[in-house]
Amino acid sequence: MKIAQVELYIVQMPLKSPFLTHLGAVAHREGIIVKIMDQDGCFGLGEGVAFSTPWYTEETVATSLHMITDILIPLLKKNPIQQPEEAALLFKSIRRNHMAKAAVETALWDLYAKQNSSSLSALLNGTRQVIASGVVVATDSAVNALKQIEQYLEEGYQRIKVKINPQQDYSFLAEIRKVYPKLPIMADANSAYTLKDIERLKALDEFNLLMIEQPLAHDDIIEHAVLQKEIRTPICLDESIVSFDDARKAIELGSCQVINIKVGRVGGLYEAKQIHDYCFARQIPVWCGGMIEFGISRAHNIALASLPGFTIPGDISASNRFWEEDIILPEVQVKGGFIKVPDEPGIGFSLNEKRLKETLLSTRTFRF
Ligand SMILES: O=C(O)CCC(=O)c1ccccc1C(=O)O
Ligand SMILES: [Mg+2]
Repeated sequence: MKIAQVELYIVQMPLKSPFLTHLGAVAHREGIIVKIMDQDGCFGLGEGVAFSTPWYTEETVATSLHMITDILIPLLKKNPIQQPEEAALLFKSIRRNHMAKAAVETALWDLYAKQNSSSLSALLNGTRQVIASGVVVATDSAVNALKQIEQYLEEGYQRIKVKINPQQDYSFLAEIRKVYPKLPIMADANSAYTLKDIERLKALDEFNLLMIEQPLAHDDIIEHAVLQKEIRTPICLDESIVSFDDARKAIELGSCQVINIKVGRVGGLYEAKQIHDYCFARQIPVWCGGMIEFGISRAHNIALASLPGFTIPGDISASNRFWEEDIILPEVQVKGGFIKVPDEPGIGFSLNEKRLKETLLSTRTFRF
């Protein structure tokens, strides 16, 4: 792929309103934009989705920068690659640090697609021209949740996800169901429960949720299998699935009936596609998760979600869900509940240089 130069842009942007979960609030988003250029000036873009602190996974912006700068870029310098798959395999010699790996690997996919005049969706064997869009309501009261849901439904979103925890579950969901008896709703617990809460969780079956996401520990697949036998609501795993092997084992154990695939969490598009292909062959539905991300990661998610196994609307919302102005052009738009999959080369979005400048904290350049 003849890499000539890698540039990193560390950016920061305020959210339109804080994103609240039982693990804390996200009010500002820091991120890493990766630009990988070849000798002809063609370039690919990726985004590091680790947060500033390790509340969702162990990675942070600082650990990602260390990994990219001191480990992954030197590996790529030493081992020239012909295809992005080779980078994914090369990075397996390094343990974990999936979001750092994905930031670089996804930029290589975009570059490779552009070098071959293919859209990223086509390169991944995507089959959809549009993808169904869902949105997350992350707030601390039913009143606020209902206000947001009303607005998002007006904007066309097809499915709503709410955040739950033992302080905000049964009566919270009952109030929402009272207003929207038929709405496709899923609930994400981000590991707020233990098996001691089994009766609490059983009680949620009456709300006919599409699924409950990650009710138990972030690293568990054993107790989720126990819980799934006790509740009717399908369990979806997010945090627990950080690799293809995790997905395979969770499905074999009966720990979940659905998987939320996040490119960053699993280390890149290669691994994400492996999980998709395995689930698709077994008719296990998957959907694409979100990371309160900027437009570059959103663009990679759109390409991934164009694969045929992504049968449930994901957490891929419009740029204006979180941002006054995104760092890509055009911005991601939801029309009639769908997002168009671009057919231009690569991710099909370009950097909004003006917005990048406004949000830039620092840059780093590496010549090959
Ligand atoms: O809309 C989004 O970007 C995703 C929202 C979301 O639920 C989330 C956001 C940040 C970290 C973890 C999660 C999650 O899916 O658990
Ligand atoms: Mg989740």
